[in-house]
Amino acid sequence: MSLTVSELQRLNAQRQAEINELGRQVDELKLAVRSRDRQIAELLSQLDKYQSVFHSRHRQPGGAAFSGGGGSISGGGRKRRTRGMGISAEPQSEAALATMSSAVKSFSKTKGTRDIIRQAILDNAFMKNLDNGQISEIIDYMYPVSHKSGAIIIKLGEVGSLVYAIEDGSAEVTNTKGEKINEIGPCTVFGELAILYNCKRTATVRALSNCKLWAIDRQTFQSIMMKTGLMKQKEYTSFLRSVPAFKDLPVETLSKLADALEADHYPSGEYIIRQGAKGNTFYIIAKGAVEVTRRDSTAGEEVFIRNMNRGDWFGEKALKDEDVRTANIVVSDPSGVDCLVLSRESYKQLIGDLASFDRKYPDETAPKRAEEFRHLTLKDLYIVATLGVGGFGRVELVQINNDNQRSFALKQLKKQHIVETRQQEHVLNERNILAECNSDFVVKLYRTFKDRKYLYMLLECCLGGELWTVLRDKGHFDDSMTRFYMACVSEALSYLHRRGIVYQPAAGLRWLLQAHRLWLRQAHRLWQEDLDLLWHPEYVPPEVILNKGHDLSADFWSLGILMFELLTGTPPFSASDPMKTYNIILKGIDAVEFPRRVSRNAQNLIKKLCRDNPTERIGVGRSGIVEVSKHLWFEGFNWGGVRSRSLKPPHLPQVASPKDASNFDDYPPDPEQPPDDVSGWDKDF
Ligand SMILES: Nc1ncnc2c1ncn2[C@@H]1O[C@H](COP(=O)(O)OP(=O)(O)OP(=O)(O)O)[C@@H](O)[C@H]1O
Ligand SMILES: Nc1nc2c(ncn2[C@@H]2O[C@@H]3COP(=O)(O)O[C@H]3[C@H]2O)c(=O)[nH]1
Ligand SMILES: Nc1nc2c(ncn2[C@@H]2O[C@@H]3COP(=O)(O)O[C@H]3[C@H]2O)c(=O)[nH]1
Repeated sequence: MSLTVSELQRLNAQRQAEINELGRQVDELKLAVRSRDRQIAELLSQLDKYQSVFHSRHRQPGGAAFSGGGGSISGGGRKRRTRGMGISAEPQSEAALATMSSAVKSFSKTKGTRDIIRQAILDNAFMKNLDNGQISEIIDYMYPVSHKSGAIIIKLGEVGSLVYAIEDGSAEVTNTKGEKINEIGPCTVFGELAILYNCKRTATVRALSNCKLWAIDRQTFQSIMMKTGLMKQKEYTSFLRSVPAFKDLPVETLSKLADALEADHYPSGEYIIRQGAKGNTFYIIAKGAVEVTRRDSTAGEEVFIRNMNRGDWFGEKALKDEDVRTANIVVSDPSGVDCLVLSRESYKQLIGDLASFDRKYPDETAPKRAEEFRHLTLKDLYIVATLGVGGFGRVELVQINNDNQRSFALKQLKKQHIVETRQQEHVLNERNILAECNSDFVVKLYRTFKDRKYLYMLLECCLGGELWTVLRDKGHFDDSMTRFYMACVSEALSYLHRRGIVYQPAAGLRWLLQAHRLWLRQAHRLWQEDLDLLWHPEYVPPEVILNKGHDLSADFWSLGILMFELLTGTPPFSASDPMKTYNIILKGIDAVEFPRRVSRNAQNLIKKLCRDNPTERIGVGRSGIVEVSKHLWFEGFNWGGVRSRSLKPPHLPQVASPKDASNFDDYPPDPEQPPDDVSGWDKDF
């Protein structure tokens, strides 16, 4: 058989593409191996540390390592409290506590130095569970120490008296056999084991270069460590009793609050909260003052709003109706500010429902939204073009008379058609959800109207067109482009899920592009019966096909389908008719052959999202969508850039003006007039 030149060229090009792809896969694997190697080294060192402490405990029957509270010394979030942490059993007397304040002078340090030490502590498995107040205090009391290259800083088997943090330089750690077990550099704590667990030094530490260190002595360190439990309870309860916002709360709530609060110190000029960032914490000012500032999205300039002092609280907005911080909080006190900080969960349990903490600010968007359009009537709107035709009617691009700068989408729904398809509740739901949502990733609803024939929704307009149009033109997206859209969708889902809303996953690719970002078109609150009417067959999770009911985990299935579709151009399960599609879906994702261009990591994530068993899907756990964002496929991805909208999107739709509907198809006018419906079911719309 002979091949023509052009066939040979084609074959050649194909081979070359395969070689390139394999090369890319090799690079990816090399990277993964390197990162594993690092992980292994870290884990080995950790293991050695645990073993050292454990052995020393057995060698020293009198030693009380791991005593005190019986809690674990490992793991946990960076802010977990220290009460349970096993520290050495030196006398926990008031007298011991008292000596520390006067005994050691605090050395001034630059913010940079403080940050390095703080990070070093947070990176240390044995110390990261200290609370912020304790960490700040340890930093306060550390003093400078330097060692020349080659010097022995710590000698194995000796009694230790200092805990160190490295600001500059590096050191090697060796064991009893003189073998090197670790090398440590800047931003590391060492020498903590002998002090924390009251044992002899478990290793030798020798400077490999000139080292600039910070040290704290055993007694001061231990005194700070002991400032936990009861002392804190008493101190915090009496503080809360002294401030108006809290003094009338039931004793039980105060005591629970005191238990859940953590102290933190912020230096002058620091932004405790940044507008637009995600927030999970609530703050009470214990000492010092802050300034509230806000950037108006149009002006872009940061404007002073108010001062807040001792007893004031802030940060509730991001935990309530908003998802992100609505203002900046900047430390204005020259000597910094001390705050007591509450996590989202504790806030919800203890304060969330109290009316006295439901403050309204003049800048709030939702009321402002309603306010601005309150007097608008349908007659004030004129139609520029048609954007699309949906199940219940047309969506028009409209402008408000005399305002050429903005445009909106006006969604019209034929009332009679809603009744015929028994979607009344669904439509009312959609309205309520959209009105409640205030996220950059969900289309905003500004106003609703109704007349005898139609319901109307005045929506934020997304002139970039639909995502699937872009996909259709490009065939498929590469990893980086897909990552961007997956991140936008994940952000939207995370916003909705926190409010108990399931995105109508059926909508599949019906995501709209606004200027240069992605918006979820609409969302539906979790309701059971009628959803199956609304699914796109390709996106239906198996539990819906099998009529087993579904919940938020359905969205993770759909997210996996979306990822596959973006990467390959077609959904993983698709056939000529829905029944056939359902049959393929029930065979599961493992039966799907992935095109080669889908990388190993991408495949892995898709398979984790599309597990048959909803409870096994990545993202359904307690940490929610964060679990997805931590998957290797997203490694190094700039999530902050997506959230703050500073990341340049991979596709920038052309939109010339607020009137430009060129990213949408043309729709002929619809001459048909639906009949009137004045039965009144829509009175709340
Ligand atoms: N806010 C908007 N901005 C720009 N275009 C929009 C907007 N909302 C809808 N469209 C366009 O109009 C089309 C129809 O929208 P509509 O919401 O009626 O669709 P649908 O998917 O059938 O929803 P439903 O099931 O509620 O009828 C969309 O596919 C989209 O192209
Ligand atoms: N045992 C042990 N100590 C290590 C390791 N890496 C760093 N170190 C530090 O070396 C220090 C020696 O003194 P400590 O036992 O007080 O605390 C020890 C740790 O802080 C390691 O892999 N094993
Ligand atoms: N949006 C807004 N927030 C304010 C104002 N005054 C104080 N704040 C607090 O600033 C905080 C910023 O973070 P959050 O949005 O979580 O919660 C906000 C409020 O607690 C104000 O006038 N407007």
